[in-house]
Amino acid sequence: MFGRRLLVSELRFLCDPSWRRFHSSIVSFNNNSNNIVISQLKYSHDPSNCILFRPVPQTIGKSPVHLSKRSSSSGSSSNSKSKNQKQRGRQSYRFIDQTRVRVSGGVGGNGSLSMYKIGRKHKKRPDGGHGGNGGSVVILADPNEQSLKWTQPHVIANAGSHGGNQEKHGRNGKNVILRVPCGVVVRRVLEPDEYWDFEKQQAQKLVQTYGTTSGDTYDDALNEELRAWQEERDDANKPQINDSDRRAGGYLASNDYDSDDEDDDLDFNDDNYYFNGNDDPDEDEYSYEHLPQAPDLSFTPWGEREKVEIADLNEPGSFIVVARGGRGGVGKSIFASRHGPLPPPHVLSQYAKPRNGETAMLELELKMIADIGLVGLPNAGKSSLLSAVSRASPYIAPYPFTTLNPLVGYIEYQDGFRVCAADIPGLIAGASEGRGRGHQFLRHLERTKALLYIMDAAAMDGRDPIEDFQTLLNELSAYGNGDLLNRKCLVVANKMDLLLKEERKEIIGLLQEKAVESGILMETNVLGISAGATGEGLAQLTKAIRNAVSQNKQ
Ligand SMILES: Nc1nc2c(ncn2[C@@H]2O[C@H](COP(=O)(O)OP(=O)(O)OP(=O)(O)O)[C@@H](O)[C@H]2O)c(=O)[nH]1
Ligand SMILES: [Mg+2]
Repeated sequence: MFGRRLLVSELRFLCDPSWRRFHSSIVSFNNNSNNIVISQLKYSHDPSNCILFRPVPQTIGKSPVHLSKRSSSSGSSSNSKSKNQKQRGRQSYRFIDQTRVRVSGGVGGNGSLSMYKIGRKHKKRPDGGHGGNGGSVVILADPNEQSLKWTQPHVIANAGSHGGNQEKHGRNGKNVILRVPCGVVVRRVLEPDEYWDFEKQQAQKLVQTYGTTSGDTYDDALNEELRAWQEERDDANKPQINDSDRRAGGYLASNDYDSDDEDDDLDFNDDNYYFNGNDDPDEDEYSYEHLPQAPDLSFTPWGEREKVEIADLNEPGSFIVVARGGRGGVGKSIFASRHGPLPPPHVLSQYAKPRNGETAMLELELKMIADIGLVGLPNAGKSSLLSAVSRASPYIAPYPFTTLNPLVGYIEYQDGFRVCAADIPGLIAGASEGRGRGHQFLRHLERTKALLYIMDAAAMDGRDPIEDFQTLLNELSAYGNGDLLNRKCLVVANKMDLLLKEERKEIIGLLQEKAVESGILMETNVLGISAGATGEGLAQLTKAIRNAVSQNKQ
């Protein structure tokens, strides 16, 4: 197209109503013919009357049409780029559809061990508040998000604050909400010593199942200790509390076992008051042989670890709590209304300790949720089509692999009906085996309801459109279980404006034959369109897209 006289059809192409598409066309044009500066472009609905640009000999002040990085080399300043254009630039926009992140809930706050001294007597009343709970990490599906973008590899929620005296409870830590696009699959990567409990829907430590004392959870050990202490206490001379004492706060008038008081009834420094966890005489003889062998806890690379799918966030607003915050420590005031003595100091301090938040390693994969996916070889005109039928503004240029990341746009109908269309980067032969990042692109087609095969009928890159169609069918059938071929589809021949009437008929006929032969579920016959130039056939195509999608929506 460049370095020679422009054909009428190409000029029409320049006069496309979409301002953004102007941009790419003009940039290419400028590259090859520096002596022409396009200063004014007018759009005419009448294709025969659309050669309305004029060269300007001199430009003063701002250059007239300079829109992209490539045109800046021919004189434009980078300041003239709008923010929107910068975002569209391939360098600045990072699309991430697969990522790993470690998440941790916040640690709880300490429980307070404060004692309130009553008057001048040696009486005290526990008044320590509880520590606040740590914040949790939540993953939320947000339709406004496009990509999985993280600022940090380890996301940690806020810690809870500590409890204080006078029963002041600590504040809970703030939750961290990670916003992700709809259609994200969350997988939990298990540690080598973990397994997934499907009943409880949480990861469990393998060592717990071996019944070893080291495998007991913190809570179990603590409860055991407290239970032992309560038994001891019940056996000892239980302090008698009369009704008036109870009304006064229960513990208030009863004995105080603070270690400062020498005349306490119970002496917790006495060994009898400590729980001896190993008091079962038969324990040494107990055999662990019937239990499975302990797992190999040596380092396993992330990629080889077991992964469990824990959520599929495909609805806007759906969320999952991936790491719960740790519980805050228990303040001493909890014992204020209890009758009888306080638990021994070591039990109290254990209670006051907060728990750590959960930690999980996650793998997130974005599978776009679009109603229809545009599939084609590079330069077929997928982005041009998306930009012509929706408000999306993909990068369009006459070289292969212009689009490197999938992009969605909404086709809006007059009655408010919307179809979400995804522009998938160009596929090449061998894509189903991962060639040209084929796996990553085909993944985004998995959830589409219908497919739109688009071929470059004008063979601008020297490829045969029928062969292109065959390549697409081969790759889609070879991907996964071949399910992609079993959904509703449309077959479209693009760039019709560059063909003569007879050529158009011939190519559409051949594509139709191929489509029927392959047995794909076509919504209508093969359609000829001109997405990037005259816009012919687009009205018919959008109707067909609606039909194909709405049939699959029930
Ligand atoms: N003449 C003509 N050119 C078109 C038409 N549609 C697209 N083009 C041109 O074809 C070239 C490639 O268009 P794109 O929309 O970027 O193609 P693509 O399929 O998105 O390409 P990749 O992103 O590389 O896979 C651009 O230069 C477009 O201007 C059309 O209907 N007629
Ligand atoms: Mg493209």
